[in-house]
Amino acid sequence: MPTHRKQQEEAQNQHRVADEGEAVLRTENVKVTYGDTLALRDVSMDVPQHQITALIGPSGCGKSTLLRCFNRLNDLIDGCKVEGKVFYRDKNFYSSKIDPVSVRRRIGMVFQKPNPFPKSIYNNIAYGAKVNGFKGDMDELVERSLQRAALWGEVKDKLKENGLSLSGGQQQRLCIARAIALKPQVVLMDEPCSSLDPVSTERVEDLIHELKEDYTIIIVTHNMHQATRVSDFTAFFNAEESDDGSRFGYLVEYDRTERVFEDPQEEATQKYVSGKFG
Ligand SMILES: Nc1ncnc2c1ncn2[C@@H]1O[C@H](COP(=O)(O)OP(=O)(O)OP(=O)(O)O)[C@@H](O)[C@H]1O
Repeated sequence: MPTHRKQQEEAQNQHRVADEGEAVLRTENVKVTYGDTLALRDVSMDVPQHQITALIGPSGCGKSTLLRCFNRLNDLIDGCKVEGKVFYRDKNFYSSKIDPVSVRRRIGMVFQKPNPFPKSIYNNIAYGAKVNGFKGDMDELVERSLQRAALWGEVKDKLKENGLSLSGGQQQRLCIARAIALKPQVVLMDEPCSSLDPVSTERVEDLIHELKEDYTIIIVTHNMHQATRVSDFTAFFNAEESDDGSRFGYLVEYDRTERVFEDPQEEATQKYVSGKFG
């Protein structure tokens, strides 16, 4: 076996699981292909409850692909096949008995570009709640969700205005409010600050910290400073060339964030976090 392949396999076995906290999500040998092309190989990791886990690594190493495995969003991509197991608590939610829509209700998602509905601020929250059968006090739900997303003070007097009239940072907090209104267990965030200015980024990062009391958060980020600022655990992925010349991602190291950044166990991690590649 070539040395790099052996090192890669050893790394997968030694560093794949963070060893603290109860796991709310767990992957076992997850492999993802798009058509005939392997995108991600053998990912086994536990995601601890009420912690923030960052997924980092160079472009194309499969961070967003893995994130989409956590709420079965890959099901919606033609030709995408997920093998292995993804457990939510003790249920393999890739089992044929599980309804992907119910998975997405428990696992909320916030995307790179804020994508509010072209509806009023109020209805951005109320619409999803209604569709999901919410029967309680809607005004209270809207207020509570906006408060939780640290946006209420800025929008309480203009709830009838279109969500798209807000600034980018406010729109992203509106999308977070919309995601948490459905009371998910986990919130997935795919580079949620990449289109925001530094002030809005700071507000969203503060919000992510506050939300961890109630939610488990997984965040994909290109920004290593952001990973160190917001996350408790960090999973570093790398990309490798396969025999046919295409590139696939794999998990190199997964540990407490301080350890990954200050005392990485793998050479590839050390090079990446010190900015030598990626
Ligand atoms: N919808 C898709 N169809 C086909 N291939 C895809 C699709 N989405 C991703 N891929 C491929 O899967 C691999 C992993 O991509 P992915 O976007 O998950 O990586 P990433 O680490 O999130 O990258 P980036 O940091 O650039 O966003 C890449 O080779 C990419 O080209």
